[in-house]
Amino acid sequence: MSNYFNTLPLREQLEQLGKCRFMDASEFEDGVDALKGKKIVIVGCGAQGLNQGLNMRDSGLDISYALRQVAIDQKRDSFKNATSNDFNVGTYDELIPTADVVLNLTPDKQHTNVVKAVMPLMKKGATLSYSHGFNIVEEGTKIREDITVIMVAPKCPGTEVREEYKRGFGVPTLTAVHPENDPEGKGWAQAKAYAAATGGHRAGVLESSFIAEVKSDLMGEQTILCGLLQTGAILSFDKMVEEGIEPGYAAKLIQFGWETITEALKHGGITNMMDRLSNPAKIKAFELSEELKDIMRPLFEKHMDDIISGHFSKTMMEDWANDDVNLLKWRAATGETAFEKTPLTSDHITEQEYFDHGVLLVAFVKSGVELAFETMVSAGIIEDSAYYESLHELPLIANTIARKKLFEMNRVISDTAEYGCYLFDHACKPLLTDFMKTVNTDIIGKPFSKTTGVDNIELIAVNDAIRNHPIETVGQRLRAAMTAMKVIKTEEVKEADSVLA
Ligand SMILES: NC(=O)C1=CN([C@@H]2O[C@H](COP(=O)(O)OP(=O)(O)OC[C@H]3O[C@@H](n4cnc5c(N)ncnc54)[C@H](OP(=O)(O)O)[C@@H]3O)[C@@H](O)[C@H]2O)C=CC1
Ligand SMILES: CC(=O)[C@](C)(O)C(=O)O
Ligand SMILES: [Mg+2]
Ligand SMILES: [Mg+2]
Repeated sequence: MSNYFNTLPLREQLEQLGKCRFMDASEFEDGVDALKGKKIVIVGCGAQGLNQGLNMRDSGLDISYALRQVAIDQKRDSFKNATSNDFNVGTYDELIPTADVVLNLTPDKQHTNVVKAVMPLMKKGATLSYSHGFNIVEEGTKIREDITVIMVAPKCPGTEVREEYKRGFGVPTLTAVHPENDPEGKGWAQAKAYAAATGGHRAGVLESSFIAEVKSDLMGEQTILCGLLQTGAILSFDKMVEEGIEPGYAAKLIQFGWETITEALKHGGITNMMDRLSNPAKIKAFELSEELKDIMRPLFEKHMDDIISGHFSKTMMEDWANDDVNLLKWRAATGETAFEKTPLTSDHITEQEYFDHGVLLVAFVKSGVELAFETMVSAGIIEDSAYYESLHELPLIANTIARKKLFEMNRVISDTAEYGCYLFDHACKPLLTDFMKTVNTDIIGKPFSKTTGVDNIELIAVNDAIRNHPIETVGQRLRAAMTAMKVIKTEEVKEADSVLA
């Protein structure tokens, strides 16, 4: 096996990286019809497996789960997830031979094993689906010629795939058909029906490619989505405590702060998030963000370069072969951070206070979203895809932190995302050492209090710069199609409700 992307000639690499067509709502008029009555078997019942399956069943499809014999015998979490939700569960031998569509929703590092075990059992002309193309693109796995290979990749953690569906919305989804495996020409119709069954069409579906999905997905998760939230959380917490802010307050400001701030981002982009600050604070957040972009740009570019060249996947696969020694070590270290271990204050922090006391968090979000977007676009990823993979997904990751800090985020995201998140975090923290020396409680922990006035000319220039960033133009267009987007009940709102009750 070898890296599939690296075997392609440059013009084909560029063509695949740039494959992205926003699908019109009218293209989903047939709903889930192309999969209705088909036997759909999901391999693995974890973050994506369980939650996609629940949505697809609610959309009227026939879902069952194939698990390893040991998982059934030992009644592992995967078995409990499936049976406690009344799904039919069986072994590969029992379920795969009659399946029309097999969804491989096991961790990426298991894909080679799983595909090796499942493929010989699949009936002629069946379909194999992925939610991340790592196995096809980075490992170069070849699938039997009669099998159709598709991808339906929700741009979001598994738990939030379910939450958004229950709210009557969905998450943006990238679909693809592997050009080497579409023998009957049915791949696109099935991918479209699958995306509709998960609710993706209510948020936005892109006709993409395995390559564009893999290279953009890895980039988003390593940098803005998970990496920077981890770095920003740890550095901001440590700084506040060092400056004498009560630790329980500092922990809460961050745990719910990311969620509250990015909820504003999701509805109205960076412009709306920045508009939540007072004018003096907005100017400050803008300046901080420009500074952060200068400092972090080389790191974002390094991640993109390593993802495109295959260096990242090669080194991660070395860790897979080494019993995940690095991943497990880094996971344990995250559990030991002071932020993770500090219990939250029971004092209520109001929604507006998360902005007013969190100017630095706003600056981290703005700088990271723009950098991730700019870096992906300059590498050949189309803007729509880069928007979903940075700005739109960020609140969905922040929701997981609001539940149980970084531990919950790292539990829910894929092992692949988690590995890349730690890589970024370890490189980013030292880069920000000097910057953090300049930070005080004015921008994190206490309200920003500039006593001098605002220069109108400067304010106009700052507002222009915020609104005219290309991500804001794309965002306005894509959000216009998200007519079913819901306001979520943030932890802050739930807490305020319980205080009143
Ligand atoms: N996590 C996320 O939110 C996202 C994930 N993805 C992609 O979705 C796919 C699934 O990831 P994710 O949901 O995180 O995975 P999880 O780690 O949550 O789930 C893995 C499931 O697969 C089973 N499993 C593990 N090893 C094997 C094996 N060798 N053979 C068969 N089953 C196995 C596990 O069950 P048991 O060990 O009990 O057998 C478990 O039910 C990946 O391709 C990932 O990149 C895409 C978008 C987001
Ligand atoms: C949640 C998601 O989309 C990720 C970050 O890509 C993943 O978990 O791999
Ligand atoms: Mg992703
Ligand atoms: Mg991923």
